[in-house]
Amino acid sequence: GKLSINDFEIGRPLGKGKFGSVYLARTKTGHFHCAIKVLFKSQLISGGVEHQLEREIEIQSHLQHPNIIRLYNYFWDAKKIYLILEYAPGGEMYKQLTTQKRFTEAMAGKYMYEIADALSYCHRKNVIHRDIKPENLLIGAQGELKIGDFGWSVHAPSNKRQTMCGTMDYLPPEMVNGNSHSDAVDLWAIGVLCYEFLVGKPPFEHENQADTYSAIKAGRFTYPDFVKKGARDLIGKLLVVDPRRRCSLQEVKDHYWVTSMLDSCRRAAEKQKAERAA
Ligand SMILES: COc1cccc(-c2nc(Nc3cc(C)[nH]n3)cc3ccccc23)c1
Repeated sequence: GKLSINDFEIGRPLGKGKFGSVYLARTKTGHFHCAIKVLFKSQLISGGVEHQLEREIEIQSHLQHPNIIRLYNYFWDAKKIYLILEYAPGGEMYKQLTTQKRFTEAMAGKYMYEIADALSYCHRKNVIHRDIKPENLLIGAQGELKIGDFGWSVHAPSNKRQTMCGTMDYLPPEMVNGNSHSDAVDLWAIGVLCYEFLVGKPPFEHENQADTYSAIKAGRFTYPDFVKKGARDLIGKLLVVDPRRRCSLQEVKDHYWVTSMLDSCRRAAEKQKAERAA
């Protein structure tokens, strides 16, 4: 029969998003864990984002990938809309990054492989995310990256102007210039993401917006000394002003630095498993 909130036991609140809260929950039958995002219709309407939510639901409910949070189902009552989402116990990526200041090369490289795999799956379905940043990423039970929020995704190509309420550090030159954009915006964003994973702050961050904008449009940024050659090579192939010249997601997955970091993560996991078994 029709799914309703009464089919779930609501647990602790996990946190607040922009338009509502997220709760840990489980089904009454089978105790299946999930995360329920509760959105207030009134806030969506006053925020003028109800169509964006419809698009988010339409897109995320059709995506099934190990590095993308599943949207299992949704329903509503008089005042609220409930999204039944996959639960990622590791919590938010940006909290991890804030706590650790910056990630090791091995972690950053593994996360780059995972997000490139998730985005190539999205791009094959003609979905561009458009809002890749640590705040929209979660961490799964095995420490894997999960894209958690499709609030800004659209079907490519698009020239939708959006009112940025979040950071603009991840915006590519073509969006700063208001040109129409393609799935290459996600390539730029994972270049920014890789830099932020390794350095602890994004490459174009400046005191004032004007400096950030001009740095983005010029693709002007520098590396701290500790960023090594392999990572610089990958970032340098993604943070390219001309969207047509950015390397592809497949080239990210095949990049020598990513594959070597992935191998070192796998070896470390094997070693841990062997020690636990010992
Ligand atoms: C603002 O802080 C927020 C907001 C929303 C969720 C969390 C949060 N989420 C999840 N997992 C999730 C969330 C979703 C949609 N699926 N799996 C786990 C956590 C663990 C510790 C703290 C916080 C957590 C935080």
